[in-house]
Amino acid sequence: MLQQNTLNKGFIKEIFKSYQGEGKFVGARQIFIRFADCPFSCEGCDTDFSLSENFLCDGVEYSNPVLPDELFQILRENYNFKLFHSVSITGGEPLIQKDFLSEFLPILKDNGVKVFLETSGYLVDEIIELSDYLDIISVDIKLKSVFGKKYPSNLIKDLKVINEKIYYKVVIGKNIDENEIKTVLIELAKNDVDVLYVQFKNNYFNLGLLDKLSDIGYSYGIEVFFVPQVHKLIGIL
Ligand SMILES: Nc1nc2[nH]cc(C(=O)O)c2c(=O)[nH]1
Ligand code: SF4
Ligand SMILES: [Mg+2]
Repeated sequence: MLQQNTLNKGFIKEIFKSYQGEGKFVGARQIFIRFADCPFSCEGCDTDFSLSENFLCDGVEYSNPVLPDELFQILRENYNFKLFHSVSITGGEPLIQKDFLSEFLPILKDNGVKVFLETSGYLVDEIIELSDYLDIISVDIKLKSVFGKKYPSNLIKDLKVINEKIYYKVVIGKNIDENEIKTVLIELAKNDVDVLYVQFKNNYFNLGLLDKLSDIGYSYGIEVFFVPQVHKLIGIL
């Protein structure tokens, strides 16, 4: 976990430019800031979010931790914001660095940069607290059968107030059970969410499973979009 006395400093894993490979905004050209660390230990996590002394921004080395202003300068030195759709805040779980983000995100907003957040969905209050500074929020609905730990029971209901900024994404695998996915779909429908993005874990694919999920989704009034992890399919960052 992060050290004490560094609340207003950010710990970064890497910064790079690429094209969004998941969910509703596939193909959007983004500057990705991968924040270090995550406390959730999901089963089969495929992301290296380990903390190190230095990090690379498109091949240029910088040292951790950084102040909000310093991180903005790093972005400015390396990128022309006008050439990108948005900045993607990802991790790890970036919301564990909420104090840093509450200073950093307003700087992006003041400079007219659109902000996209990728979050596990485990930290509901933090999403709401930062939502004024977020333009697009990709929220995972973690299934117990896939990640070993279920999404918070208040997630979908509490985020209803910011539904226009959010899209939900569920990662499925061969062990999902029908009731668990039905529960999610009912809760989405109850809270005025009418679209769900679906991807398989670790490039697994099963058309029968996807059809079944789509059948249930549409029967509850939810449009189900299957979007594989495009960046992994084509081998870009
Ligand atoms: N291209 C690309 N798209 C992504 N969408 C979510 C990513 C992530 O690791 O958070 C990711 C990523 O690492 N690369
Ligand atoms: S929340 Fe995301 S980054 Fe953290 S352990 Fe789970 S899958 Fe990995
Ligand atoms: Mg990832």
